[in-house]
Amino acid sequence: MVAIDANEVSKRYGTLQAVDRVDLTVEEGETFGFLGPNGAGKSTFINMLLDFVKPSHGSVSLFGNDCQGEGVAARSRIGVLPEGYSTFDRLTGRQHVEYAIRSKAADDDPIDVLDRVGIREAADRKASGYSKGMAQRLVLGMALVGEPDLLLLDEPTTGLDPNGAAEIREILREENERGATVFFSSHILEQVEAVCDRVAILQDGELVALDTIEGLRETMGGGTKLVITLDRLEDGTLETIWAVEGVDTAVATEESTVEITCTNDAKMDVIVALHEAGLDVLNFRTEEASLEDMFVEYTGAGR
Ligand SMILES: Nc1ncnc2c1ncn2[C@@H]1O[C@H](COP(=O)(O)OP(=O)(O)OP(=O)(O)O)[C@@H](O)[C@H]1O
Repeated sequence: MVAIDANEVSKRYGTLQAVDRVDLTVEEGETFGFLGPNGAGKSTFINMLLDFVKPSHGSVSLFGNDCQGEGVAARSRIGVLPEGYSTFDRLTGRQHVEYAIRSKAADDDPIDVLDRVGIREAADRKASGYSKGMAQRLVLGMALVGEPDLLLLDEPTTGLDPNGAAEIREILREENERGATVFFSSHILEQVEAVCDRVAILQDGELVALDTIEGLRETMGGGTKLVITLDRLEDGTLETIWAVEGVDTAVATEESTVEITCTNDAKMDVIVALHEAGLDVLNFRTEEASLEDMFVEYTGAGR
């Protein structure tokens, strides 16, 4: 069954096209990463799924229920971490989770939930005294209540230190193993690469890529990255590389080192072109492209 179905969905704010005809399906059981730079439209898309925002055009549904027309049914099976959530300052962590348990008619043990998200010690403290990371963990805990079929999480690791982010990724993995579909947005690429089956990349409201990480690598001409160290970098060196057919991006990473994403065939041509330009290639190696490289390629940030 399809968990999330977006059908040519758009959202316009005045003259700004925040989401532009996005067509997307997420199958039940997938872990799906929703990527894009700041302002790309990720939260707007998620807010349409939650019916916080109405589409200007097109439709979105969850498990076959239209998010606007059949919003209550659509949301009954999901756990949510929305953007800009707020906690109730006067309630403790435990009371927040108890509230989630009551409203979902679930039977979780609140302390087990808090333990899972790493804030058991703070169970009886008021949320007003929680740090941003603790509040984030609390809201994630509330989303986990009742074993939802779909977790819809807007930037779930914001405000967490690297260990905290790794713990959350582990929870997402466990939830997916339990059978939940996991859909989360992020602009932290490693987070997505580590756990997702498929990713979508959104830019200026438009879907610019939708594939498995492997698939994205293949689209990128074998998905390798060439790292070249030269004797020197001159004005015009990057332009020399860009001019080679099959080169997607070339970025100077440090003094005299350039990282290039290109087709396999282009690798030798790049080295030849640099040699012809009078530069000495001191060293070169190839690496598998990371999601970060692909993100740069798809969003055009490398040129
Ligand atoms: N209520 C609103 N009224 C007007 N413009 C809005 C509104 N909400 C969002 N926007 C604009 O829509 C665009 C998309 O914003 P959105 O928050 O969806 O992006 P995002 O990808 O979630 O970004 P970030 O990673 O920074 O959270 C932005 O240009 C934003 O300024």
